[in-house]
Amino acid sequence: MTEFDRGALRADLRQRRRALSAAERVRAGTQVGGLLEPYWNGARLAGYWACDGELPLHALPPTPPEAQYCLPCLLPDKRLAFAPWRPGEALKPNRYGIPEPDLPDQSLLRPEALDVVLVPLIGFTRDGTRLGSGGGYYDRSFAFLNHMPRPQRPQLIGIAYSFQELPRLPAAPWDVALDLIVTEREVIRTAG
Ligand SMILES: Nc1nc2c(c(=O)[nH]1)N(C=O)[C@@H](CNc1ccc(C(=O)N[C@@H](CCC(=O)O)C(=O)O)cc1)CN2
Ligand SMILES: Nc1ncnc2c1ncn2[C@@H]1O[C@H](COP(=O)(O)OP(=O)(O)OP(=O)(O)O)[C@@H](O)[C@H]1O
Repeated sequence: MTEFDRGALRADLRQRRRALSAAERVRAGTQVGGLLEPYWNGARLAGYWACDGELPLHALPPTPPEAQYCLPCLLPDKRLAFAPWRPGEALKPNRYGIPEPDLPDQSLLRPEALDVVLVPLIGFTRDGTRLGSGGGYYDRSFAFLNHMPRPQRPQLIGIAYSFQELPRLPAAPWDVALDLIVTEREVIRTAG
């Protein structure tokens, strides 16, 4: 698949995601929250701030009292760092307009420090291949997993609407496979 095809596919899937009604999005978020229950454990758990029709995380299982909930922050080298965040704490928009915690760099966690990461998807296949936002942020940040046998910490859990499933998606050499995909309908254990 050429870069152009990937771009066109991404644009089409983004458009379809935006076309969902608010009620459909909220229902999907509620269902995904329930399905995540058995997997939402560990000391450091990362979600995302849903934008642009992404599957909302309003119904996540409660974060255990001793655990930290984190949100992704963009670093200048196009990697992600993760900021512990609680409702009410300050946020500022990043270059894409997505809210990020407003924390000094030394308070950010490295991807290696996380136990579970919810990865927002634009498209996916059942074997755990992912089409993301196109910036390569998650791939760059979790590239270390490609040198390790799976299962490995952190566990990468892709979050998507079931309509985002594709019959095939050629893996790019830099793609980092997902361990699990959760949609409003099911939990998919990937081949990886
Ligand atoms: N909620 C959320 N937070 C996230 C991500 C995400 O996908 N969702 N990211 C996941 O990496 C990182 C931000 N990366 C992003 C990369 C590109 C665009 C984006 O909107 N790009 C183009 C459209 C590109 C296209 O359609 O081909 C734009 O600016 O309009 C947004 C976020 C970190 N935080
Ligand atoms: N590990 C890496 N090292 C260097 N560049 C990378 C790496 N991973 C991805 N990239 C670059 O990032 C660009 C975008 O990659 P891709 O189209 O796979 O994004 P994506 O996986 O959809 O996005 P995201 O990871 O942000 O969700 C590619 O052109 C690629 O060159």
